[in-house]
Amino acid sequence: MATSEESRVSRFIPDPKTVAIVGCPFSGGQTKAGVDKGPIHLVDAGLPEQLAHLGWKVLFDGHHQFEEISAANDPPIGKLKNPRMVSKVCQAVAKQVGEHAKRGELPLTLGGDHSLAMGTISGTFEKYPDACVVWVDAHADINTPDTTDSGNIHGMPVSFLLGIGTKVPEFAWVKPVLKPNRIVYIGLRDVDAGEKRILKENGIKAFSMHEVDKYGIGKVVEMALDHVNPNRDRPIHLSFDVDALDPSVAPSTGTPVRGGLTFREGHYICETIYETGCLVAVDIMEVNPFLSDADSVKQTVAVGCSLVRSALGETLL
Ligand SMILES: NC(=[NH2+])NCCC[C@H](N)C(=O)O
Ligand SMILES: [Mn+2]
Ligand SMILES: [Mn+2]
Repeated sequence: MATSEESRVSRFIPDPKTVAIVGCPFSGGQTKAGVDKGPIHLVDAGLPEQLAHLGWKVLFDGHHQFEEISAANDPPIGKLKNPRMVSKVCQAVAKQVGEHAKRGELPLTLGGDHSLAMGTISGTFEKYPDACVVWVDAHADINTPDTTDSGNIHGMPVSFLLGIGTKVPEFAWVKPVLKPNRIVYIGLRDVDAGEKRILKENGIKAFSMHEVDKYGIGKVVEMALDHVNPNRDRPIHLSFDVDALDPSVAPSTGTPVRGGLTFREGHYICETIYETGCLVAVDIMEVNPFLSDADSVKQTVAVGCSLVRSALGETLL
């Protein structure tokens, strides 16, 4: 059925298909302890072996070391919390993701909080300036330093990547690589007033849970891809915040919001993006094993692993 071209994992990833795991034990983009332990749990649950089992060559040489970057001497800039630390960590992540991408590997970044996407997406766009982003999340993470209430930078990475809002010199390395028509959201249901304004003003396409209910996930993913990738020829960066899933599915996360994606809806998104053959990078973010009981942690980590497997080609049949 499939020609050799179609059966390739991705027209952008050469054989042997190689995934490079970038473990990012980092929590500085928000204030709850534990999200820095997410990547360790995902790896300990056997994610590298699971991906090898799917036929991937798996590169993983330990989690990112951030110890040279300290939280000391990092007072807020305006409302931004831990600004220097977040900036330095994301810059390091951008470099690593960029290097993997340039070698033709598929970087899989395990968070850690979602501020890291400032780094991962910057890295992806170094190799693929024509890429698009599918952002799966309960939140838009598009606050600017001007609109943020919390000051948590995990609620802001998209605005930095778009180059909107007051410029913060510490983040000068972040280039406005992302155009408003190259990002699409799925799963939104907790969007701040300032963020709603930004989405409107910039004409950014978003499929909230309302649209998922109305059209069904199949149609929503199709419309989302038609928007950012109409000819299915652009590289796709998938940034998946596990809080997009309903808290009954992924309870161990820092900012859960009820009314989220079902287990299958989350996996369907990943499976469909894989099927495009355009996937070049994946983030799985905001798994926090310190939140909720041991069973919930196990469940959340297992869901994180299975989302990644779906994005990297696991099928039901
Ligand atoms: N990556 C996340 N979980 N982000 C939650 C952001 C929540 C809120 N909008 C804020 O800016 O603080
Ligand atoms: Mn979120
Ligand atoms: Mn997020």
